[in-house]
Amino acid sequence: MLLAVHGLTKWFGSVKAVRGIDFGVAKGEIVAHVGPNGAGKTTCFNIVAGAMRPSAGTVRLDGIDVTNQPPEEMAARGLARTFQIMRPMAGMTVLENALIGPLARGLAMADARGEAYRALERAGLEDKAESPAGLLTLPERKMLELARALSTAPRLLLLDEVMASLRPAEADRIVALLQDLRAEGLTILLIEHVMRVVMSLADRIVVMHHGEKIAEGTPADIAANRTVIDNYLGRRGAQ
Ligand SMILES: Nc1ncnc2c1ncn2[C@@H]1O[C@H](COP(=O)(O)OP(=O)(O)OP(=O)(O)O)[C@@H](O)[C@H]1O
Repeated sequence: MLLAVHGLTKWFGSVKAVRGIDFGVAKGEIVAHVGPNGAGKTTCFNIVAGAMRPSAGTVRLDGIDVTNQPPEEMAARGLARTFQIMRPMAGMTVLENALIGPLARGLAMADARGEAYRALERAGLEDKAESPAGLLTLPERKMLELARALSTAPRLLLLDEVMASLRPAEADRIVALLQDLRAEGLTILLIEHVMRVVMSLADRIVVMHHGEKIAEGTPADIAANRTVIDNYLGRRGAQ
């Protein structure tokens, strides 16, 4: 497993948001975390990305214990993430936003520009390179989040609800990009509520509920899992 998480637990005061969860993501695999609001998905992400310390449990990347490593260290080890609330630097151009990652990796400006352009091209934003990021539409901002993550040349990409509030055609575009990235060997862990997308994209699905993993399996396993359908998928599964 490229990412292996064991016994992950997180208390917020008296609230046990994550309750001893195990999950992993193999190299080149797309794993989706699904579950109702408050299930603990974002908390798991934050811990894996180093943005939050677990109360208990371990995070291993490529066999190395990286529990409690700060976000900069996780980024240096090849992890990139997008945020549910997008954070482009609105006062900077699209290209400047995509340059932050390559420059932080220590690339010289010419190489960094090349990497940034390549990431923008993949996201279909090359024509917007000189536009202020603050003027982008919502779908374009999502693509910029993805481009910024890709510009760091990650080994593991964490995506937090990238499809939310996109139209189906816009979501399909991201699905196609993620499929290409997987074919190139990128490993992806995503939180996603749009079940149509999850079912078509994920190799494996982890279903969370009240901080626990209640099911795990292929899309076909999950679609046939009575407990999951009754407790969570029901209406969404029909979408
Ligand atoms: N910083 C925090 N302080 C206190 N409680 C928190 C904090 N972050 C999350 N929680 C609580 O932890 C639980 C899990 O939240 P989390 O955001 O991980 O769920 P989620 O599955 O990502 O939900 P969503 O789909 O809405 O993003 C919730 O009860 C939430 O209120």
